[in-house]
Amino acid sequence: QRETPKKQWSLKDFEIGKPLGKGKFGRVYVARELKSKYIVALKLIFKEQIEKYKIHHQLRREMEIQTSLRHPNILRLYGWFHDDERIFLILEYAHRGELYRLLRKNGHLSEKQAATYIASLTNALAYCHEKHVIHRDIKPENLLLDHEGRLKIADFGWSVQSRSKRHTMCGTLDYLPPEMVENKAHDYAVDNWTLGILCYEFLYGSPPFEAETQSDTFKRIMKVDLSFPSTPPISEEAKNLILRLLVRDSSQRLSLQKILEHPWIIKNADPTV
Ligand SMILES: COc1ccc(C(=O)Nc2ccccc2)cc1NC(=O)CCSCc1cnc2[nH]ccc2c1
Repeated sequence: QRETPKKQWSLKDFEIGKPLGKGKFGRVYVARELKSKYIVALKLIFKEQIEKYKIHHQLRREMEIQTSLRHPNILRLYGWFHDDERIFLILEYAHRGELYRLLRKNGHLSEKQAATYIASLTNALAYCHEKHVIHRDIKPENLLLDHEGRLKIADFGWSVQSRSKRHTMCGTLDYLPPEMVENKAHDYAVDNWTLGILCYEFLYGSPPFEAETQSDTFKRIMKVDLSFPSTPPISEEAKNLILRLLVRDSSQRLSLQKILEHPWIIKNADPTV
């Protein structure tokens, strides 16, 4: 259902502010919508890049996916417009920035903070899976925090509507499960594995299979070569959840529903954010 009639936006509706970063396809700026004074993020994508990489269909499908996703832990795409050479995405602005910076600043997160973020991510992923969307590229850089510190899954540059099993690679290896690093067919359970990786990284400050070289990371992932350092001290329940997610056989990974019912989540996650 559409609350308001589809507004045709244009650049003159916005005052452009500081740059927020450079992506592969363009730049992102803070911007203020002049009438409402509402702060948004404006992402510029150059049309010649879209032509060059032949991803019109991907971008179109992306926009269809995005505008249909409405969840408190998923960054909103409010709309888009274009001029002769650029496409502009009007995105939600997350005032507290990348979760990645918080993690690097604090070294690692408390069990309550980590459990709260894992619960938010699990809720957002359950919502995506209902919409037949696998995110597949969930890593701290793609997680943002809004003005209340609420987690937002931000980057959908590679999300796909899962009609068939997917075979394409993406991003750093650290977050990929065995079936993806082996370039085998994979499905929704990719995201369950990634939740295990993120849970470990939130609690220890670095991902579990980190290694000097990509090939060493590859070997550690394939062996599920997992160990828990003695510091910082982590509860047995937290380790239990990680062990139930970082399972080679994707059908044996804890389901999203079971994650939300796990004792560590029940005990530590703050249900209000
Ligand atoms: C829903 O989100 C997105 C939807 C679509 C696309 C996209 O580019 N799709 C694409 C492009 C070309 C070809 C195919 C597909 C990207 C995003 N999201 C981001 O780009 C990251 C946050 S940018 C905003 C933002 C907000 N709040 C912040 N606070 C601090 C930094 C920051 C940065």
